[in-house]
Amino acid sequence: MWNHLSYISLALPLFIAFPVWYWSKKRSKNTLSYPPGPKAYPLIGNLLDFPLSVPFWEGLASLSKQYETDVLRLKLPGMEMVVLNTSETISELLDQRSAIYSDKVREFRSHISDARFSERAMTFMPYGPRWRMHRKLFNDFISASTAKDHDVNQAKVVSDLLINLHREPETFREHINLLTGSLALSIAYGIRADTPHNEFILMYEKMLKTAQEGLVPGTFLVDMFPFLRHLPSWFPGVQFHAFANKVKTDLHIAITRPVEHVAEKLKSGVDIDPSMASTCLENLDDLGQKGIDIEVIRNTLGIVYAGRLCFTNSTLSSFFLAMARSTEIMRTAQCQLDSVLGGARLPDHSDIDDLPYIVAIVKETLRWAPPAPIGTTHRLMEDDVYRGMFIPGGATVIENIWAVCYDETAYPEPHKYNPARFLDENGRIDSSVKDPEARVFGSGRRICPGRHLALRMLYLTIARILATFDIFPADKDGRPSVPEARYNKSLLREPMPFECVVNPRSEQAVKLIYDAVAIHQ
Ligand code: HEM
Repeated sequence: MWNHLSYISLALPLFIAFPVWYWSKKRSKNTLSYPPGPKAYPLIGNLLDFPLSVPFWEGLASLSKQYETDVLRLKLPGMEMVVLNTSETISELLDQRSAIYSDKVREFRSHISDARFSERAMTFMPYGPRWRMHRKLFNDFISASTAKDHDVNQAKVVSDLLINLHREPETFREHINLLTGSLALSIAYGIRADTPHNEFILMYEKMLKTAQEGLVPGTFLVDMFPFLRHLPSWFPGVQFHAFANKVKTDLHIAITRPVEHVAEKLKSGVDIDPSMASTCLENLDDLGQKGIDIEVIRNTLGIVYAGRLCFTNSTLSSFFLAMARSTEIMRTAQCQLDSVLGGARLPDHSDIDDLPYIVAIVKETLRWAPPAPIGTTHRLMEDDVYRGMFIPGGATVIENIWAVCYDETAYPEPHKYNPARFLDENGRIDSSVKDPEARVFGSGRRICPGRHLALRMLYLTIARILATFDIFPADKDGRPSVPEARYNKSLLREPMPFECVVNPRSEQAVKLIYDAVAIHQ
């Protein structure tokens, strides 16, 4: 029988234990040391250690090596920064402790925070109910289980790509841009764009081009000295205000106009292709009851365009670059394609299990050229202790995806493009090799929700290009001029312009290309 004394005897230890536990935790945090890193100076912190001459992620990886740590600490004026350099640390913190590592750093790139991207673009949104609403709406249309729903759209845009490559092979990068742009527009708005001059493509491109320019670390002084944001816009070094205003206006137009376009079509009763926009607009009342308003809809559809541009484009461009640098790898892939398809048809999603070399090419391209080398920075929501190191709440947490992809213990000779590293002696995918797909799409609760769609798109596009085209280095004075693997330094990393020759493999290949287009007419 429970009486007062029993309750007191149970509660007393808790009364004593809780403060003791709390204070010991607090004290131990105070006495714990921060992760290793270069000495920070008053006012400027580690500003002088900041790697600007080499790509940012490579500089961070070298600093980590220098300080013999996979968790590196850097201090900037007003900012604590922690860099995670191995798959293990990223997994232990961003995946396993995702409840406190899922917020985003809104101030990291000042033009982005000034343009109020964090209210519109899911990627930069604070962790919380509003972000969850966007993510849920996105997942209703694009997720592991729904990615297949877009296969027909994908096959159509890939057919257009093959025709464009046949007609104007030199401008292959414009065709890639159109491929991913028109896929995004068709999924989000049911809009078919068969030219790069499509008004909606132009609108989005304009906005993203400007936003991307500001993503090169060091572009704006204010990123290093956050106090500059409070100075008037005429003050030297504060030009980012004007830049941000431009991005903000372009962003508003890009996400609003296509939704208005679909709404007008629905209202006038014209037949339109079903899309995320049409489904949402037709179910506005139901969505409204779940708190999903027109702003959430516009933002979520807009991120479909932005996500594909930033990353899938880069990977496909890197694929062309890699093929132009290695005819042998291209021929090995084509041999496998020919043995499965006999040159009689184009490869499909359903062939993927029989095409491990294509799967390996997708993995190696993502590893060799990770399009988002430091992902998008996370923000730690409360103090944390990891392997005896203290990480303060509010810290900016960087997942150095590039360092993981270039870890020579996992990937010997990491600078070499070598899809065979993912295959076993029977030519099947070797599950003992670390899969870069597990890291290049980010981590934890903020992991890329477009990854399933992106991977299906990459498999199909790469398989169909290799089945129908040869990609060779450009010819300079009668000699092959192998393109250098040169990349921009932007946080959305892509190859610098390069030339290559794109030729149809045979008459039969050309026939397959045009037959496929006829199917989608
Ligand atoms: C090769 C292709 C792609 C790569 C490498 C990639 C990579 C990434 C990375 C690294 C992040 C940040 C994750 C983190 O914070 O830890 C991300 C976020 C995101 N990606 Fe992708 N992505 C790709 C394609 C796409 C596509 C095709 C879409 C849209 C259809 C998309 C939509 C998004 C969205 C909406 C987020 C924000 C998620 C959130 O904050 O909750 N991505 N992606």
